[in-house]
Amino acid sequence: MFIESFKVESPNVKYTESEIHSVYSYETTELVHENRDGTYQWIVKPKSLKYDFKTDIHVPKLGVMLVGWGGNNGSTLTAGVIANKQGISWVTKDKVQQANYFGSLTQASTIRVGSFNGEEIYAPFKSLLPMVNPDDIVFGGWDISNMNLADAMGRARVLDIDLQKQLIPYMESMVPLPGIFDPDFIAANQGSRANNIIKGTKKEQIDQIIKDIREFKEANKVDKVVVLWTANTERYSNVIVGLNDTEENLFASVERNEAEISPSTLFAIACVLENVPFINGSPQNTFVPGLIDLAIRRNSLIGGDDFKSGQTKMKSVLVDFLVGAGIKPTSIVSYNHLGNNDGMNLSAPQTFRSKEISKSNVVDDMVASNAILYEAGEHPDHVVVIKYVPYVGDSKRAMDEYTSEIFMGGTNTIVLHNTCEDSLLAAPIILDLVLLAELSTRIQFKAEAEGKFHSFHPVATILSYLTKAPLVPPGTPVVNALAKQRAMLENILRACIGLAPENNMILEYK
Ligand SMILES: NC(=O)c1ccc[n+]([C@@H]2O[C@H](COP(=O)([O-])OP(=O)(O)OC[C@H]3O[C@@H](n4cnc5c(N)ncnc54)[C@H](O)[C@@H]3O)[C@@H](O)[C@H]2O)c1
Ligand SMILES: O=P([O-])([O-])O[C@@H]1[C@@H](O)[C@H](O)[C@@H](O)[C@H](O)[C@@H]1O
Repeated sequence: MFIESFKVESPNVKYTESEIHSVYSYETTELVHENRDGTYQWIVKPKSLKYDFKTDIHVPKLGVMLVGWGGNNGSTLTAGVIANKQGISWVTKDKVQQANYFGSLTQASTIRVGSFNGEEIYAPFKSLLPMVNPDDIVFGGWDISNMNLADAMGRARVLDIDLQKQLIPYMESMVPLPGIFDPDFIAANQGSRANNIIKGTKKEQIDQIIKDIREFKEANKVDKVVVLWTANTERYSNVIVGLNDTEENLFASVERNEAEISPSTLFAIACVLENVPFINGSPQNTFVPGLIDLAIRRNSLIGGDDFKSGQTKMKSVLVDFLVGAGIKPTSIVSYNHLGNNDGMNLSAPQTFRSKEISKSNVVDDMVASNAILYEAGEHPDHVVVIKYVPYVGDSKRAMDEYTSEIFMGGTNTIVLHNTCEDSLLAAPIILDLVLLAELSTRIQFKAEAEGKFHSFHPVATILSYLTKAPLVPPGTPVVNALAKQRAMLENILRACIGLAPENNMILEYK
């Protein structure tokens, strides 16, 4: 059964006019490796830690500024939110289609809240905590192409024509602000669209981005802004001692107008200085060590990298299933071709390499979790191929082959064909990223031993379900298995309202 909303009644949860306060018992374990009776043993000690969570329930008027606003993802997301807000429907060759938010975890998935009279009860994921209603978001952003969003939607060739026609009046006045164009970081084939550029030194460009954010916030009377990079994939920046390895060196490099500081890192610097959450939806290493230092010191949210939308999302499920079942993937070959501008940009070796890295590392945690299957340092053969085929446009064709060793020397081979409508998969993920980033900045918590409440670590691991290469605080584990990532996110939000993690035991029926 489905319920639209619920309220938790517990001695550990208090709702006030301004916040939800929950006292949460975090059940974990402590491991020790000790000499017991002459032999070393691993001892596992269950442990309960008390945490206090406080969530500000004032939902702000949110501005979302997209870098690459005029791209396929940016124009498709903007169009989709307008269509939902206006209740637009449109005629396709099959039916009259209503706008929806399918593919969004926050808007179209549910959570189990319990059972009632023997029936499982589910509620909307977004009912866990007060979140921004996507219909209320004010969009803006930057693009190196000055095309207005209505024309950009047409250029993207993602949405049905009858829908596009209805959206033109809402989008034709939306014009991206000039972006930071540096041909050294993206494919040469992107130069032809670069007619909307911020001139000046890197320092002047940062100052302009900060000015743009302030003016956008003022002009639209938004309470908060989140900035998200959905611009082209850049090549990796070289991380060099003395250039970008520390906050001080990064700023000194900007002052010297060092060529190796990328546009995406410049945007990230501007956002951190303005204490505006910055999320990287592409695979490049925007967050060089000096930028991470800066974000941590200023406690300004950064998150990424690279939306997990289709082929890789499937991989983070399939490999988790195989390894979790004691089956040993030994060869993973992921091929895809696509014909959108992203694909054209990725046809350059240096930008492809950024994507190859993020698409290849996604199985590392699952492989490392099973030493029965894999020797130390052993991992499956893993190949990623991306080809640019203009004709298919945004409708990316992904083909995968997973070969695994099974019982008694047997071999299992799984072959997948997955037509990922890239932007229709990515747009709802962008929505979730900005909504969850905003929500996470309204959550404060403290452990029993801590004196005062604090925010999550500014490196927003909480967003990892939505990214291929989750950015994590230095020295902390990277988890890519999709089910674990979703459970982590849901269970943290459940803790904020005093609900235990969903343990799926349903002992009531055992
Ligand atoms: N399923 C997906 O679509 C998916 C999944 C994961 C990651 N991504 C990443 O998301 C990004 C956007 O994908 P897309 O399909 O919308 O690509 P796109 O090429 O259609 O859009 C990118 C936009 O960014 C603009 N741009 C490029 N450099 C810029 C800069 N420095 N400043 C401002 N604007 C700039 C371009 O003019 C273009 O309009 C790509 O990096 C892609 O790799 C996409
Ligand atoms: O998310 P996913 O489907 O694994 O990966 C996709 C790549 O296969 C595709 O080539 C690229 O254009 C998209 O940006 C996206 O990164």
